[in-house]
Amino acid sequence: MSTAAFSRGPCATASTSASTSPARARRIAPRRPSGRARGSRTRRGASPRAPEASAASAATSTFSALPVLQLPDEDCTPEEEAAFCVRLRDVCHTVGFFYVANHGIAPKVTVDVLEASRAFFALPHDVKQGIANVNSPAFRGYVRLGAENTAGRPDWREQIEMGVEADAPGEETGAEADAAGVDADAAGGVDAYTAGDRPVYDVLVGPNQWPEESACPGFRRRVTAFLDDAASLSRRLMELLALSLDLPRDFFDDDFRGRPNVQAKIASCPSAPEGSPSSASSFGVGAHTDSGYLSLLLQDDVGGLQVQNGHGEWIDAMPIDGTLVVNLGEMLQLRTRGYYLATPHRVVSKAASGAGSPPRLSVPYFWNPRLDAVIEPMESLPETLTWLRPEPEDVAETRSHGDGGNRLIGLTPR
Ligand SMILES: O=C(O)CCC(=O)C(=O)O
Ligand SMILES: [Fe+2]
Repeated sequence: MSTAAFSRGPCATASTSASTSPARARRIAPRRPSGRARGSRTRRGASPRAPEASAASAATSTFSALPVLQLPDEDCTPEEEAAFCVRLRDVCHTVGFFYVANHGIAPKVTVDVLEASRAFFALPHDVKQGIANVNSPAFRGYVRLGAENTAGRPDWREQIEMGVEADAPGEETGAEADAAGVDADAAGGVDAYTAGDRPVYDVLVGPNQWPEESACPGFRRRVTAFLDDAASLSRRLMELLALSLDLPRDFFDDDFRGRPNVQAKIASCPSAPEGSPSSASSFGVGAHTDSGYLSLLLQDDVGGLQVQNGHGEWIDAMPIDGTLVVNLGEMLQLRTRGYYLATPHRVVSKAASGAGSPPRLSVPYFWNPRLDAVIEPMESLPETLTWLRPEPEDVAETRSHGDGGNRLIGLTPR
């Protein structure tokens, strides 16, 4: 399996995209098969999306700016929480993307993680390569510039990939091993996804790679502080998302069982050099939808993120001080029978602004179901939910991936 370069192909699968959740390459059963079976390799973290090919975006409202949602305080009244959920429902049904303010992550934590990241990317190439993700079975660590691609074009960013800090499977002992062990059959498993007596996706469990403390002082501590806070925020948002759908607060708990598949990265998008494949299309990250449940994004003040509305227009999502950007992924779109949207987005590199402009730093954080979850559409939605667009007749319509197309690279002959 190559870990050096992942590609977001021209189309992707329904199940889980190999992107944010490559391991959870289980098939999500639609009510009726769509017959749109096809697929290609997807890079971890996202599903490729041709702008005009997006069924979901065609049904999305024609927003011209992302809404800003003010999270109520933790100790808010039930009425305040309910009012927030009404707004959250509307935004997730029509846009699928928003800024969240009052998110509870202290400004110092966000400033610290960006500062630490800037220091890391300024290190000599050889030092960064010292934690190259090609040396991590769990794909953690540094990914050099241009190694990842979308639809065959290099994404013009270098990045560090991170996840939940854990021992690699087989290296735990006793109760830890019991907890990590997954019975694929009991989980409705698929033989093709087992390697020996463990499911293949177990390779994604493992330790992060960190630079030596002396090379990048405070990096691990500051990044970990942000990741911990992002996890708390994600847990709260999942509860609010459940409430917003008129479901019990803990409705999605079983999809996680306390073992979220977190995939986080710190990305640095420099200006693409003149004449490079990326500068031709001016992209830092090609158009795609995220594959999991929930994505949080911290960005510095450079900008470049764009979100596609229902008219196919690209709307700038410039950073707003004190906020994070939140969007939903395909697994949640599928789970909610297409009621909530996984909206296409991209990052445009600042090539147009000329050489010498600073690299753009961002910290995308993906909160996805446990690796052994099989994500299926809800049988039905609460009757209190109304559709502001035609309800998909076939849940498969909410899928941007074809059957089986997001399997781990190497498992499926292409
Ligand atoms: O860096 C960003 O602003 C967004 C990146 C992104 O969309 C992704 O990694 O899925
Ligand atoms: Fe994304």
